[in-house]
Amino acid sequence: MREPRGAFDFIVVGAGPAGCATATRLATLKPDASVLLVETGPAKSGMRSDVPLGIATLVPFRNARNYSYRTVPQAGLGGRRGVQPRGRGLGGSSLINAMIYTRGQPEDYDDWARLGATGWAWRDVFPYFLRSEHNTRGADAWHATGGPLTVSDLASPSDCTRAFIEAAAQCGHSFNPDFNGASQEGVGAYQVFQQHGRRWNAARAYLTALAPKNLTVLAETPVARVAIEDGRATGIACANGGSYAARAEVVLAAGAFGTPQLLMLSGIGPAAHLRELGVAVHRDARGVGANLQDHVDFVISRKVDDRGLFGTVPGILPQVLRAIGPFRRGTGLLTGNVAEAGGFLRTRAELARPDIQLHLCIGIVDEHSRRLHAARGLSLHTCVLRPHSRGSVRLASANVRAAPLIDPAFLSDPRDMETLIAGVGLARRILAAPAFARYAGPALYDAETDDEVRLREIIRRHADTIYHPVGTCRMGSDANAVVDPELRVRGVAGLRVADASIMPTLISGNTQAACAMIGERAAEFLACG
Ligand SMILES: Cc1cc2nc3c(=O)[nH]c(=O)nc-3n(C[C@H](O)[C@H](O)[C@H](O)COP(=O)(O)OP(=O)(O)OC[C@H]3O[C@@H](n4cnc5c(N)ncnc54)[C@H](O)[C@@H]3O)c2cc1C
Repeated sequence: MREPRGAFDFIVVGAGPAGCATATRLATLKPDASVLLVETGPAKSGMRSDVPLGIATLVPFRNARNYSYRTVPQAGLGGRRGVQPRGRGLGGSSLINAMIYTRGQPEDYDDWARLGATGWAWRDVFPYFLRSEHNTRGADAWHATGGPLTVSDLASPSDCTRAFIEAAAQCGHSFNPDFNGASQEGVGAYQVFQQHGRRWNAARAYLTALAPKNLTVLAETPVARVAIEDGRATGIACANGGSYAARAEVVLAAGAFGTPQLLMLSGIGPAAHLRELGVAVHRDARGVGANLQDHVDFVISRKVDDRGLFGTVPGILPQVLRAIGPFRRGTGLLTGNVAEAGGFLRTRAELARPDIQLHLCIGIVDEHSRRLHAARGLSLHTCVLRPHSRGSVRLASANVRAAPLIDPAFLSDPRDMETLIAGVGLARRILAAPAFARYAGPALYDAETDDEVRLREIIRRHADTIYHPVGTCRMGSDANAVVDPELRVRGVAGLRVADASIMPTLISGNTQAACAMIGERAAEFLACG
C-alpha cells in the first residue's frame, strides 16, 4: 500500500442503504471519531432517479447508476443468462429500486437466530426497523415516526390497483392495508420510500438529512481492495491509485455482489479460486461468495388498451408532459413506482405463512423492460419467497472494474419450481376474476396457458430475478460463516461486513428496509468496539 492520503478512524465502503445507515449512525454515536464513506458511483441521484416513474428508464440497461450485471448461463432457465440490475452511487440500489417498503416476516429473523445468528431474532431486530422509519401514516404498535427513511402511501394509485385488490378479494384473498403490521398475508397497495411524491433514497435519508460533521463522503472512488497487514485490516486501496488508512476498522457494505468481490480481491475467499486468479491468499474462507439466494420470479404480462396503464405508445409523451405540473405538487402519474400493488399468499393451505409474493405493475415488464412492445399493458409478477436454490459469486478477474461471475442457480432445487408453478396459478386466478374483467387482454408468450407442462417450459424461458440477491457473506456462529453475529469477518481483525450479503437466508419480502436495519445495528457494534 502506498502512503495513505488520509487516515480515518473508520472506513465504510459502499453507500447503499446499509452503508449509508452504518456510516451516519456510527458518526453520530462516536462524535469524536472520523468516518469515511467511499462509493464508486456518482454523488448526485439525477432526475430519472428522483422522479419515481423514472425507474422505467433506469432498470433495463446499464447506465451511470446501474451496473446491469448478467449472470452466468442458468441451467434452470434453459441456459439463459439472467439480468441483475444493481444501483451505483450514493444511495446504492435505492437509486433504482421500486421503493417498496416491506420488512419480511418475523419468522425470517427467528430462523436467522436458530441458524446461529445469535441476537438477530425478530424481537432483537424490530426496534431497529422502527428506529430507521418515518411513516407518514403515523406511529402505532408496528410503525414509527422520526426515523430517516420516509415511508408513504402512493400519492395516486391507479384504478388498476383498486381492481386488482377487488379481484383478489373475489378469489378469497383478504385485503391487507399494512404488509408490515400484525400479519403480512393478503393483498393490497405497497407503501413506498417516498417523500411528497419523490423517491426518498437512502443517501437522502441518512447522508443529506442527518449529515454528521465527522462523516466524510467520497463518491466516484472505486475501492480495489482492503489492505491487510499481519492479519488486520489497516485501510483501503482505491482503483484510481489513492489509499486511506483506518485506525480502528474497515466495514464492507458494497452489496451482495460487491462485498464478496472485494473480500476475494483482498485475499479472503476460497484459496484455490483466488490462486487461479493470482490473488495472494490472506485467509482461506470458503464461505465467501457462497450461499447466494435470490427471489426467482415469473411475470405474466398482458397487452391492455387502457389509458390508466403505461406503455410505449404515441400518446404517452403528452401524458407524461401533462403530469409534470401535478408531480410538482406531489401527485399524479410521475409519482408512481410502477409496481404499485401486490400480496403475500400461501400456495398450500397447510403452510404456516405466505411463501409467494405478487407485484402488480401498471406496464408491460418483458425481460426487465429490455424488450419493448408498442402497447399499453400490465404485468403480474410471482416470486418464491424462501427459495431452496443456492448459488455463488466468484471473481472473473483480479480487476475490481470487471463484473464478478454471478450464479444464482435459479430453479436448481426442484422445490422452487413447484412453489412458482403453484404461485402462478394463484396469480392467474386473480387476473381472471370478474373485478379485473376491464383489464383482459392477450398475455405475452402464452403465459396464461392451461397446459402445465407448457407453462413449466415458458417459466424456464422467461423467469428471472426480482432483484433481491443476499447471503454471499453469511452471518453465523459456525466455522464456515463469513461473519460472526457482530458482523466481524472471521480470521481478520478490524474488518466487518454490513449489507445484504450477511443475511443467512433470504427474507420473505423486499430487502431494502432489512439492509438499513443491518446498517443501524452495525453502527452500534462498531461503536462498542
Ligand atoms: C431494480 C431493483 C428493484 C428493487 N426494488 C426494491 C423495492 O422495491 N423494495 C426493496 O425493499 N428493495 C428493492 N430492491 C432491493 C434493494 O434495493 C437492495 O436489497 C438494497 O439496496 C441492498 O442494499 P445494500 O446496502 O446491501 O447494497 P446496494 O444497495 O447494492 O449498495 C452497494 C453500494 O456499494 C457500492 N460499491 C460496490 N462495490 C464497490 C467498490 N469496489 N468500491 C466502492 N463502492 C462500491 C455500489 O456502487 C453501491 O452503491 C431492488 C433492487 C433493484 C436492483
